[in-house]
Amino acid sequence: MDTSRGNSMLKELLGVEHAIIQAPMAGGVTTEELVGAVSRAGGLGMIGAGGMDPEALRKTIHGLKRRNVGAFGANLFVPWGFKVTEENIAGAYERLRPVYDHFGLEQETFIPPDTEDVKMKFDAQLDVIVEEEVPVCSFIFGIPESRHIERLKEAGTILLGTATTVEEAEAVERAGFDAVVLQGAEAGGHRGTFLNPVDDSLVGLMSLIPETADQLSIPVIAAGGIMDGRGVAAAMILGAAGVQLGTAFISTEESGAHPVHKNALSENRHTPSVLTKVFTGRAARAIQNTFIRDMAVHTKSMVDYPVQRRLTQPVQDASKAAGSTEYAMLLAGQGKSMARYMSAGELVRQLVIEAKAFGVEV
Ligand SMILES: Cc1cc2nc3c(=O)[nH]c(=O)nc-3n(C[C@H](O)[C@H](O)[C@H](O)COP(=O)(O)O)c2cc1C
Repeated sequence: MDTSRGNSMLKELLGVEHAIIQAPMAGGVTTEELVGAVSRAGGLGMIGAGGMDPEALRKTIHGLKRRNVGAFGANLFVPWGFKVTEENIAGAYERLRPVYDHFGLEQETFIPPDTEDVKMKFDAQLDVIVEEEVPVCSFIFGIPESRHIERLKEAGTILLGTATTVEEAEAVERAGFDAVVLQGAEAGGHRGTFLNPVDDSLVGLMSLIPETADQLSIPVIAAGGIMDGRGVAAAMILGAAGVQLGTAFISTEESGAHPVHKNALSENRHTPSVLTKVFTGRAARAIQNTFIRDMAVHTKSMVDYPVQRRLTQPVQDASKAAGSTEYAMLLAGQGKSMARYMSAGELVRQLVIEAKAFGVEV
């Protein structure tokens, strides 16, 4: 599909002036203020609802409706299978003991959650999306069951999938989605990979966009390393119908990211962002630090997501509270050092103007 036709089609689908999507970022980054500011500026603000409890999600949606921000969306995590036992947790705690001791933290006892808990939460989140008539819903970590897709379509929700390879993008299209977010290897945060091994999914946007756009008839949205109008224009020239930016919005005024996270983006310019499983048990791109380096030897014995996340959370919080980047999960894409510190609405407006300088309408 040619870029300008794809762009018009996507804008119409999403009900926005510009096909600029603020990536959903779970863990409190995508506040109501951030989502509202992006949508009001003509982009699409997305609630990172994956980890949210359903009533908190409903409250955020009500807040956005009250603010009358226009189109917005929410993002959910497709349930995945995992098994974690109390023994696994004990082993993981043993490996984490030196860092817990370093921060003077106590290790708590708890019953590990299982796949059923994750499924029940997902169902309850979906109920909220349908009941509240959220205009756009995106998914990461796979494709929901067809009954869920049908239910959302009946409710008139626009559906976005996430893919990291051409094969995954084709599966998203076959499942009936309206558009697909292509997550390049550059992307910050967790890999959305669900069909291929993560190592095989590390394709840069330079080739992933055109090779996918050539195969699909639904619009493709490029995500990964896009920080300014140069990146927006390049993605659109390669065949993207729109863009989704995460890291670029972390440093905005309205983002809920901790100041340690915001500052780390541009402070340590020569520190790379790397793929690691040590924080959550699932591969994610984050800024390199002591915790990633020290825990790397345990990667193979890491407990599954989301339990590893729960086990490392107190360490991450303590690191941030101490003003240190060294034990915190600082999710960020490869373009992090180009982060700008401004309001989210201003960032959307800048991206539009900068892309236009290359003759590209977004
Ligand atoms: C802090 C952070 C949290 C993220 N959380 C989510 C999430 O909850 N759901 C999701 O679909 N993608 C999430 N992502 C990935 C983004 O959707 C997107 O693929 C990525 O940000 C694009 O790369 P960039 O960060 O270089 O712009 C997250 C990314 C970051 C940086």
